[in-house]
Amino acid sequence: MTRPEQPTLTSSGHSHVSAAALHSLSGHRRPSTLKSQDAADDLDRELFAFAFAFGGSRSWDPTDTDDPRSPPAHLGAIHRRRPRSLAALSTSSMDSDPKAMDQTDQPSAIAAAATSKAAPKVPNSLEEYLAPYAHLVALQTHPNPSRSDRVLVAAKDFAPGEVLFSEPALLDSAHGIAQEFQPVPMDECFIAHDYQRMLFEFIANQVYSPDSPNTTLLHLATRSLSTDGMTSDLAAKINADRLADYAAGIKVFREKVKKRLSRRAVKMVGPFPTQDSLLQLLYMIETNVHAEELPEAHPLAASSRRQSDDADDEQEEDHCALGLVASMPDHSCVPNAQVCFFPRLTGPKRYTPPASDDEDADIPEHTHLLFTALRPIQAGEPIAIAYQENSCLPTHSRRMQLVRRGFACNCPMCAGQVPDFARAVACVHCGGVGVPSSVPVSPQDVEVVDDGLEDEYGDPIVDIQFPPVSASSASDIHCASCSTLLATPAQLDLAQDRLLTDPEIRMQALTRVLDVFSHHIPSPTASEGLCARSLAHVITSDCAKDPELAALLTVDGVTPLSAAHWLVYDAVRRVLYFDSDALDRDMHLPAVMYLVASNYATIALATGGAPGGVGGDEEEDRKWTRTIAWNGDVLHNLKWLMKTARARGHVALAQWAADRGVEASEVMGVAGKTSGVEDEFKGVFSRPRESIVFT
Ligand SMILES: C[S@@+](CC[C@H](N)C(=O)[O-])C[C@H]1O[C@@H](n2cnc3c(N)ncnc32)[C@H](O)[C@@H]1O
Repeated sequence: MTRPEQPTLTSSGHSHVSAAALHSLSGHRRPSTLKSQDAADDLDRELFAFAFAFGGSRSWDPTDTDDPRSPPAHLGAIHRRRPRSLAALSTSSMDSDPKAMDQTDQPSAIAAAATSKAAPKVPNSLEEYLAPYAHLVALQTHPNPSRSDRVLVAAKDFAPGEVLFSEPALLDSAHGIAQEFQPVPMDECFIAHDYQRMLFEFIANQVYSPDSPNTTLLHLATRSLSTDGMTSDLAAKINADRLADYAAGIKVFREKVKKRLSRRAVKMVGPFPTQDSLLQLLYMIETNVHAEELPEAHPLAASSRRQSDDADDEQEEDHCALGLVASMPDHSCVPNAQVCFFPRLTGPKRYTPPASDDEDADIPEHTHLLFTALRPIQAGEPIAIAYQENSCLPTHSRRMQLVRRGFACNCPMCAGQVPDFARAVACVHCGGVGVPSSVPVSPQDVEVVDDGLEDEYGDPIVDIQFPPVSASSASDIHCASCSTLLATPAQLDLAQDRLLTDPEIRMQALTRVLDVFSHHIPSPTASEGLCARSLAHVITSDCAKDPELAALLTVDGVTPLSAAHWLVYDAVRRVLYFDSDALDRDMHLPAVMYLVASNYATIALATGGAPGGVGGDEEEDRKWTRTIAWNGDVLHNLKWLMKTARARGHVALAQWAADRGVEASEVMGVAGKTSGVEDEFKGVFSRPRESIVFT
């Protein structure tokens, strides 16, 4: 769950979280309606049947396939919290060994069954846990001397689309036991429901199954994982109110859970976690968890929708999962990897307790966190994903979002090692661009100002400030093609600031953007001819053709591409999101295509891709499509578009989105296939097109 500031379209109105995003902000959600949930005090009978069957004093060897409590054979290696490293230690089966990952067809390798009966050795240290992954990835101290934390690097070369590694989740809000937990209402305990489920899963393991491999691994995770997204000096300053809410919330949560559990006649054989250890666990979850939106058909989505009727959407849940290796990649604004959940969470799968000890339990499938390469990665290179899809945001906004996660980003783009395309400026003379480097910001440069203002809940509103880039040694920006001086750093700061913050410009842009998309962009019938790279022209050419919009996007002769794009993107999003009838108007197709593609096309434009005309050069098109496809939000927007267009009877538009979806997920390689996204697009329309029937 991240609640990204960069909005993407969803049918639910809920900010989308790509699977690649971390969950760090989701805990801070206030219900607007307070409600009592006495009924929630009772845990389902099934939960206890489950906890008893898989924990307590009864020994259970998860690899013993004769044990009725073991996972059904078809789930194979994907079973409850037994990491792949264990499978590798206990069996020579290639299918269950991460070493086999780069030699086999990934999906089948992941899904294949492990049948070894050898007793697993439970890793007791991070080194032991990482050993089976050693030929793929390695954990090192950070090469940047200003950082005291660790970084995950590639142990070999990887090609785009190749699986880097796959790890079964240690904690998963969709595990049976977590799903069955009835969260404490947020007005009593201010901790997001999905986080509460994970905390509960940890507690259930500890108290019912203290000696199990799962519990050992969970303790290893709590010893090994960082909490600094919440506890670093910077995070503590910025998240002061959330830290206070969490401290109070964890106390209530612990008391409630303890009371609920002790009311039952099931013996707790392990110690109940202390308040401090649960608080640390919550910080650890928030710093490291991965999340995706729950599929609509999933029971948790349905229950959170029901709750959100009264609570103004504040309690919507995500599917959250936590791994150990999966917690190690850095964030980068120019990521070289992405993560997805595998297998895809489909609803409505729910744990059904076995009627007797002789029957197999129906255990929900085990989520793996599957990492794939987006670009060629060389051995020794740090593996970095985008904690949030922010690459297209102007430098200042991008940094601000990451500071809210507790760190000042020093990825290659933020540290000035590669050009910062978010500071690109359009050249009015030759149509080219100028792209400067960015200037690094250290945590000490970040000022947190408390003006005494409070939000509607009485929480302080803190203002985060960086020194402007122009105050540093940033150099002037020249056009890469004709060398014209385009802007000084101070002029660029000013222009970006105006475009991003002036409400009047926003309002004017909304009207003009509608006009531009209705008149200047090729009509829907020309959709076949539109390709990703043609959309890069939107700002530098199409928007510029409208004198009023061009004037709006230019401040004192400077057109900052990223901020201009953001203004247009935001206007389009508002029109489509709040006025779905816009889909019925002429502007719909180009506008949506712009929405889907433009930010990524802008990236490519600024990083060296030279957009040609419309279509024509297949090689060039592929390159651009690839650039665009390497982003989870694109798939998300396409899915939204496909469904909405289909519901409204726009066959061609829905088909366009479905085709782009298949294309994009193919480009994303294994991740697209294993996450099921590709099937989702393919499954909606059966070819040939003429036979499409809308229901
Ligand atoms: C999910 S953890 C990553 C693993 C962490 N490096 C460790 O040693 O456990 C997230 C933390 O790593 C650090 N981090 C990740 N990406 C970073 C970046 N681009 N710049 C600075 N710090 C980063 C921050 O401290 C952040 O809170």
